[in-house]
Amino acid sequence: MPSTTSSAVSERAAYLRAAEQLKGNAGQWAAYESKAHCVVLAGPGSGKTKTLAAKVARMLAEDVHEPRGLACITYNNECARELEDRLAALGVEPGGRVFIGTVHSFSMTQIILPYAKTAKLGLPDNVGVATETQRNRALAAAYESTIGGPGNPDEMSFPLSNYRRTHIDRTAAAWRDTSPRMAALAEAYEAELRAQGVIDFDDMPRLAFAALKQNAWLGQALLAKFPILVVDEYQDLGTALHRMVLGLCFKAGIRLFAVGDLDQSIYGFAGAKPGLLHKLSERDDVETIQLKLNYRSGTKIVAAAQAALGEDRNYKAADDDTVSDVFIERLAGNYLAQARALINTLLPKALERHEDLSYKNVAVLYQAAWVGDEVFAAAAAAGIPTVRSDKKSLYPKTSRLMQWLEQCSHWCCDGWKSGKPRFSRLARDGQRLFAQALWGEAQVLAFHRQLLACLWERRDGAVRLTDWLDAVEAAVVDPMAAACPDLNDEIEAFTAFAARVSDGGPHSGMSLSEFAGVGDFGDRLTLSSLHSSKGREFDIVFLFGADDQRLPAGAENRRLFYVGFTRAKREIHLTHKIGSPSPFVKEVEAHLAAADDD
Ligand SMILES: Nc1ncnc2c1ncn2[C@@H]1O[C@H](COP(=O)(O)OP(=O)(O)OP(=O)(O)O)[C@@H](O)[C@H]1O
Repeated sequence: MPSTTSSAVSERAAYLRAAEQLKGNAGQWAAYESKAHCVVLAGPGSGKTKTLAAKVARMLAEDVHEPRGLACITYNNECARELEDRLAALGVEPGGRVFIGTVHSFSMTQIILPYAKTAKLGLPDNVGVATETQRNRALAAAYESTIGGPGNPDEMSFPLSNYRRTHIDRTAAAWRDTSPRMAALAEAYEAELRAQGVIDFDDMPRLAFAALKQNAWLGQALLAKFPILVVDEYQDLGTALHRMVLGLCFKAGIRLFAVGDLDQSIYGFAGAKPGLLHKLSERDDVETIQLKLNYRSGTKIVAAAQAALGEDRNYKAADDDTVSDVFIERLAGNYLAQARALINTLLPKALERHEDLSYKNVAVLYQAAWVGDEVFAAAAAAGIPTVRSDKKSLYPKTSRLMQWLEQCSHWCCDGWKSGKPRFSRLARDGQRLFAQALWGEAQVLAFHRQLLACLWERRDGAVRLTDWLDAVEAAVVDPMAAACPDLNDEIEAFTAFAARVSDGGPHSGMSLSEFAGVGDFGDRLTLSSLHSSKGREFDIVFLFGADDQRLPAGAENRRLFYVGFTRAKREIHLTHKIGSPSPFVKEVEAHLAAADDD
């Protein structure tokens, strides 16, 4: 059909145009031209994600032919959304041929749900994802039956999760030998979950790995569907994915394209090991490419970031002329007093220096959500709108359901006019989200109609959020929920959020435009934990509370500090209580003093 041909041509043109930008950078170009297993190891702002997006579009157009496709695994649902947006700009839409999502969702949707029975995983029929309530109940029962006595089962939650993530292979002696007590607790906990017909997040990659290990044909089945596997943020994806990659790519024959940065590995506590990426890059059958230019930050920030890292990686700013600055701010008093100084003095001064910037270009990053509470209080007192990305955010930012609802809210607040987002995208994303409930053409059509009718009626940012949520819940979420057990925990999070914004809840009175962050709410200061700032960029960054209490010496703390530091394009401010800077702040200060002397 002529329309298909012309759209194929424009898609081709889009990625070829993107490729033009990579030509000036030899490393990016080499990655774009790679023909076999390829690993890109590169620092912050070096264009890893940009290169990956262009390469994905090219491989789909040139290397893989329909109906085969490509799977792209990223760190979390926010990263997946970012990648989807970048790919959409290159004419690539996720769907049947293209998987984009987390390790968990890859494990669940591509391995566990379709193959649980044939791979003999011993799971209940219609297995669902455990909600927090189910997890807590299972842990309490398992604790009682294995450890018993006085004590708090909640305290075992983290070590249990860590043990299960570290010991992926249950057939290895280490599973039981390392800690017989933890192995017994884990097995009892999992049995309790199974009795409720559910698995939890730690189960997903482990079960997928077990399925692949026990069934060689499964690797071949995945190869038939996805001859290429793309991995973003490899350093943070943990042992289970690494073991899956070894099997799928180096045994079953799937081609690998992975990007990552050892220095930005900040999920050691969750089982990630930067060494795995290093090992991968040292293989003879893998082409390893390094990128040295930083397109995000100015020269002064790039140089100081390497001092923050304690290593000279020979990174340079792509544009030598970009003016940037590094400030060390000594503040008095407790965190609330320090936050007031930041909000009332440092922030206005910084914005005065850059007339083209406003709150939306600025982020305040901190190590713990309770520190963020103090910044939030100071900003609220000053009447500055904020958006939070940490454990205290209004709803889990990584929830796919909540992200989709956010998109729907954008459509209702003028998006329907501007095409940002387009309804077709909402419909397609909703279809993927509720895939388990939508298995026939008639159902898909009915879902699209129902969604359009519900949103069309409510195209008004002034609508009360609670009324909008009630309507969307009744028209769309509720009818789908029962048939989508893999959304159990997301629906629990949605219900909790709806209660918070309902009449009498702590956030009652919110409007739809406030939820969507548009109109009067479009210019908000970002408050984020250092962990959640990963992959993002802001013109001005305040790294708040960089003191020896919150960021003491240690390799993982250093990398966390480095990740926060490298989010900044034009100004980075390191704030700490007078007299107690973090050791990393002292190193940056020494670097700045030495640079001044030169
Ligand atoms: N070749 C290039 N030409 C122009 N701009 C580029 C180029 N490569 C990257 N950029 C820009 O640099 C910025 C950082 O790119 P990107 O987000 O892909 O980096 P990254 O390596 O994934 O960063 P991080 O690891 O810190 O998340 C983006 O604004 C991107 O558009």
